[in-house]
Amino acid sequence: MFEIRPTAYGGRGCFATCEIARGTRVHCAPTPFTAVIFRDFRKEVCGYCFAYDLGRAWKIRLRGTEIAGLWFCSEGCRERWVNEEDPSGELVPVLELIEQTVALARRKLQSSKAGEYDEDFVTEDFSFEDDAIEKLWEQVDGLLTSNSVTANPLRNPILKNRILALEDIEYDSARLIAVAIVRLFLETYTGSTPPWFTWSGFAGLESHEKDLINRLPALLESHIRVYIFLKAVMPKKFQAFVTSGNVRAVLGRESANAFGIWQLPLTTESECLGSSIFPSASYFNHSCDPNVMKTRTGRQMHFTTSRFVKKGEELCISYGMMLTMAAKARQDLLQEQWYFKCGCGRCTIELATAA
Ligand SMILES: C[S@@+](CC[C@H](N)C(=O)[O-])C[C@H]1O[C@@H](n2cnc3c(N)ncnc32)[C@H](O)[C@@H]1O
Repeated sequence: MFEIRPTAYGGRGCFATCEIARGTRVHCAPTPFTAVIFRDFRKEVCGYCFAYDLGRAWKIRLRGTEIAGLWFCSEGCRERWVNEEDPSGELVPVLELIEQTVALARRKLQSSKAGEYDEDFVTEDFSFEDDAIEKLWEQVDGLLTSNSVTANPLRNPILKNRILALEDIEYDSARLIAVAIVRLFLETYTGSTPPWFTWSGFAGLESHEKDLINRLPALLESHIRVYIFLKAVMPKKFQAFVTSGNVRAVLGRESANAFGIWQLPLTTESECLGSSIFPSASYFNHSCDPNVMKTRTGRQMHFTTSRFVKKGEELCISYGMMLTMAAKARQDLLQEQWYFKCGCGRCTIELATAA
């Protein structure tokens, strides 16, 4: 019904290969390649269907005691998660290790001043020009290869305080990356990966790493901490995939392609409960006059035309709630939150008229 090809204004986009009637479902993305429920919400958001009941904590856990950081709204959702999201059983032990380390780190933090460290990688005079970011990552890799990090990271003096200093949002990033790395491991060694879980599909997406770091330089230090944490906690068999390149790939692609997991029904008051990446749905560009509506049903994302679409017309969604704003405000918001200058037809006309 549509093909992916270059646009004149913003990378690739989805173009109708035939006339499409209003109300047609043009795409369904069955499950995220990787997703994370934000730490504040995870007891209240079902780990499978993302149901959220105004802050009520779900009671069903993966096993008798909760150590994987997952809660479910029903036994059925727990079963579906186990069967569909982790049939190999490789993911759960990784999530458990992350959670155990977080719990240990939090206990250590309470009992000492650990977690503060004197020297940042990104010093005050750090210049973000040329290949400084690449060099810095090489330096981090050098440090990690010269230290044995897998034994017990919390005993390693260079790494310990960086791990203890991780904030909630960084643990969330670590979980998002860990899931992606387990997918990559399984794709490499079993080869029987469903299409929505392939790393190659994910790696083809656009990355906004540089834009993100240029706007928020402190994130570079944060990304490095997340990498060190993962290098330290991921079991040995995954280590070959815990590379700075892969960690940066996930963080950079999340910034350009993530779909927020929003409380439903979606209103201006809805909470953002988590973040998810659906590679097959990541080629829809934004338009301030969209012809496709995205809706979430459980873990699935559906894309449905909101009006008749001509053959050859681009299929676009709206990335956020900004359609009633003036052109300048929309442009600023998209630049600020999604790091691009909107080149959609509506903005082009409205900005030209305003000039
Ligand atoms: C989810 S991706 C969409 C697919 C992307 N065009 C690609 O080639 O991978 C989002 C990125 O597409 C580009 N993009 C999407 N909508 C755009 C728009 N209205 N104007 C300019 N660039 C846009 C931006 O670079 C944005 O970060």
